[in-house]
Amino acid sequence: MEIIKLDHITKQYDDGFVALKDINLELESGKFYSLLGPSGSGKTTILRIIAGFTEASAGKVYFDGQDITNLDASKRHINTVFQNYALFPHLNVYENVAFALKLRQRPESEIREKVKDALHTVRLDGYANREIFELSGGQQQRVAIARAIINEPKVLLLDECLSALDKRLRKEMQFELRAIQKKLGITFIFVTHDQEEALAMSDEIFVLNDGEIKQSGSPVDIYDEPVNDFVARFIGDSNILSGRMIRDFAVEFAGKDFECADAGITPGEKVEVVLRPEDLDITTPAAGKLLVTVQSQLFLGDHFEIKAIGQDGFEWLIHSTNGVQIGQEVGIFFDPEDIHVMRLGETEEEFDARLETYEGED
Ligand SMILES: Nc1ncnc2c1ncn2[C@@H]1O[C@H](COP(=O)(O)OP(=O)(O)OP(=O)(O)O)[C@@H](O)[C@H]1O
Repeated sequence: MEIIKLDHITKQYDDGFVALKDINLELESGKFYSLLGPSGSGKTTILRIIAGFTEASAGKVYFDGQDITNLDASKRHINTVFQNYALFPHLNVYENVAFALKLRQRPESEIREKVKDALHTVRLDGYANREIFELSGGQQQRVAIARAIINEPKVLLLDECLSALDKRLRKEMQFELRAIQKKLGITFIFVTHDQEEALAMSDEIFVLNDGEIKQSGSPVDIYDEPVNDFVARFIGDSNILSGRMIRDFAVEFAGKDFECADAGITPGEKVEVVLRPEDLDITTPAAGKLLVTVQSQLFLGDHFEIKAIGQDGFEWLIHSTNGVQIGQEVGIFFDPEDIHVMRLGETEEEFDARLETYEGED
């Protein structure tokens, strides 16, 4: 049973700008979801419509099967952790976390118990009497989460809430957030423009651009099987080449024919082919499937990032654990299943339908 459903949601702001175009989402209970997309793609607008802070222009919002489209934000079992944490600087940790329960005039003993539990969940036992300014960014973030979960919401919305943290702390908080979500067993909807973050944390990702969902799926699906070039480019570095389907399991690009794992596309149809830099191996010219000339090389700690020009002028990006010489002619090798074929302009629905037809044939 889904906990949140967005049914044909459209949002046009007062100035006429259409920020969301026919958004359909079904989110299950107890899962970690990410809304991923570049700045301005509509992520926050979706979150605000779910929270009840922004009204949709058309469409319906359901919570646990109930239509909550017109329900006041304060009556929804949904809480939000904002980007800037929105903590009260003049209140200490305890008072910040207790705030919502005090407002609801819960008995003091219940408040004490729940604050203790919430601080334990975010690993801040013993911090109750600290002032907010005495905390690090990561600790402030955890107070904000404790404050949001004290009401025992069924859904927690997190809006770019790690973006103020430095890289190391951010990684740490990614693990923490995932652990907190598992422990609470509630639905998290996490907004980010950082693809690595979304890939690391989510059960399911919705990739947004221009107010539309361009693809949804597990991190592995999204990474390995992007259905359009926006997703392929946005999720990680890619080599994207123009090509042509020859027949099932055979595709032409870079002036050669290759065996691939894709089927169900009309022979002769123009396609785009995605090859991830980490799926390419550098080898000798004789052993390679394609010949390239090395242009540049950067050492990035755990691998080299190599740029090389193919015989057709295409600039390849290759991740390799071995270094090469600038100007050297090398071969690149890849397996048939590393070739991801995308139909030009194929929509997510068309891709799914093709996949179903194909799977149905097995
Ligand atoms: N009140 C408003 N009036 C008019 N346009 C708005 C309003 N709020 C947001 N927008 C526009 O709607 C689009 C989507 O905004 P939104 O904040 O949802 O994007 P986002 O993906 O969350 O971006 P970011 O990552 O920068 O926060 C943007 O182009 C934005 O300028």
